[in-house]
Amino acid sequence: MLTKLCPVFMPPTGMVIIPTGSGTEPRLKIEYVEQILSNRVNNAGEEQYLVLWSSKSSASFPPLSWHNLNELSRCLELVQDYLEAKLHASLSRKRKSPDTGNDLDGHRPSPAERRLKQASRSSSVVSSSSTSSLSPHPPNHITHPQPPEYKIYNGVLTHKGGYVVAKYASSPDVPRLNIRDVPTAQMISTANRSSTRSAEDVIRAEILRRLRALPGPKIRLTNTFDSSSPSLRFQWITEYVLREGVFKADAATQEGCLKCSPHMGRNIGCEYTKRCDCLEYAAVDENRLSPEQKELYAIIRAEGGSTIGLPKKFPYYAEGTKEEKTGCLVPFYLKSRNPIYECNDNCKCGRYCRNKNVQFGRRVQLEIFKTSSRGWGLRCRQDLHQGEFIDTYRGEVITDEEATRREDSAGKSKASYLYSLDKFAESEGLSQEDLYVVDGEFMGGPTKYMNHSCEPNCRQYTVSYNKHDCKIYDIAFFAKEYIPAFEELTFDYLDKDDDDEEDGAQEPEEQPDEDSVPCLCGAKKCRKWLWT
Ligand SMILES: C[S@@+](CC[C@H](N)C(=O)[O-])C[C@H]1O[C@@H](n2cnc3c(N)ncnc32)[C@H](O)[C@@H]1O
Repeated sequence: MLTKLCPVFMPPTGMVIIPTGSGTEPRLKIEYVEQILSNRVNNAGEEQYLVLWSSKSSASFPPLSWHNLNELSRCLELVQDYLEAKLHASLSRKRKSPDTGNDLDGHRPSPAERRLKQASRSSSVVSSSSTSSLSPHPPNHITHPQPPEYKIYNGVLTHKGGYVVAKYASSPDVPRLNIRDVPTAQMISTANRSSTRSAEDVIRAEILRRLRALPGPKIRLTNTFDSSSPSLRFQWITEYVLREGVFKADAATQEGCLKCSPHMGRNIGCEYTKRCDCLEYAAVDENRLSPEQKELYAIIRAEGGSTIGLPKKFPYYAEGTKEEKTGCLVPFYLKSRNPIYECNDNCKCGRYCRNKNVQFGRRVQLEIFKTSSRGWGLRCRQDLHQGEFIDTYRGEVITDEEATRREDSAGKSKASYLYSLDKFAESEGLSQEDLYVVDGEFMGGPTKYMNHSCEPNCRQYTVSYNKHDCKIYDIAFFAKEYIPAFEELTFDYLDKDDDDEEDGAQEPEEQPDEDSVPCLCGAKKCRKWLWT
């Protein structure tokens, strides 16, 4: 069987040796690579990966070649896909249900994983039967002939414009290998014995490089469970990326507070909340209302109308309060979930206005870490005070129609990264189709990794810089309570209020539908299923 899989052992004369020592080593262009199919450590001790080249010339015998990590430095995403598939294949082999053949965690294997699993099963059959046909314990002195260490099958390698290129070739001295048989049993058994450590290190170093490029305190990455890293396909961004059909009012048209100034007493900007235009829609400070204002406010609440002229509550504690409170959300906002209207660049209140916070970005040290059962999670390396701002949720802003399309095409797991910007839907009479959705799956920031808890320690708040734009605003996470360093940061994906449960709302114990995901938050009041 082994010889059928690797039919012709001929010297690899069809191979073009890529010159080395000429400065930079030529690289492979990701556009020309279909997939990585196997790994080995070559005779020189170098970690190598088997590349399946995209080929129009031959469907059954496309070029396949082995490359080191330097050559693959532009294809690391594909190396990561291969390592992930290999990890899943070995995990699901260990965890396979005997009755159904399905993985116990419900994970549907990708074509690459299926190929790896199938091949690894046939590899174990081949090796056990061939061993038993020889002798149960082969004597130590029997040495098996080592197959030649080919560099390429079904083609030749050359380089063009600094890139390695493979071309289909069918000459008799080119080793042939049908793609149907790849990875061969021998490749699988070699791959299972060969280290992938260098690739894992290179991928991790690349993720760390990208994290270092983000503004704000350094973001760490910790994985004590396995050798995986977050996806290299994820693009780290600090601002929303607006997609087709999404419109945001130009920042220059944002209305600023023009009656305020930076130096109105304590140098904290908009101190006179009655006259600050940005605070027009902010929460009214009922404790400061005169009897007449109380009457007026009761009418406004019943019939609608502007609250301009009434004293407002600032969302954040000002500088000069206790150090651990400065900049934190005040209890009223923390509890009420009122939208926060921060001052903007068109305001006259200056940089140090106490009504500016989220817009300056993250200031806490975050760590992305691998959890035991819920993929990656997020925690803070420092204690967080109650009401302290953590970070915003970032991603592509797409239309509701596009979100539905993405959701339908990706299945159940996809919904988890979609965040609807629906805070003002009811008050502004926006229909579902009018709403925008933030998709943090492919682009975003570290908050992408925040997991759900039915008893969360963080909460999401609406932060607006343009009171007239109800469709695009920031989603900002704040600590709901004091959070000691290294405790996982979680929020409620359904954004339920604490009182909801106290009202006695019955949560389903039964699986709501077949796509429901069990909640593993471990909280006492766990609702058992995500998104219920
Ligand atoms: C926004 S992501 C959170 C980051 C995710 N853990 C990761 O590794 O990318 C949401 C996904 O995380 C997992 N998850 C989050 N919270 C969970 C929980 N309480 N129980 C089970 N899975 C959870 C689910 O797979 C969910 O679809």
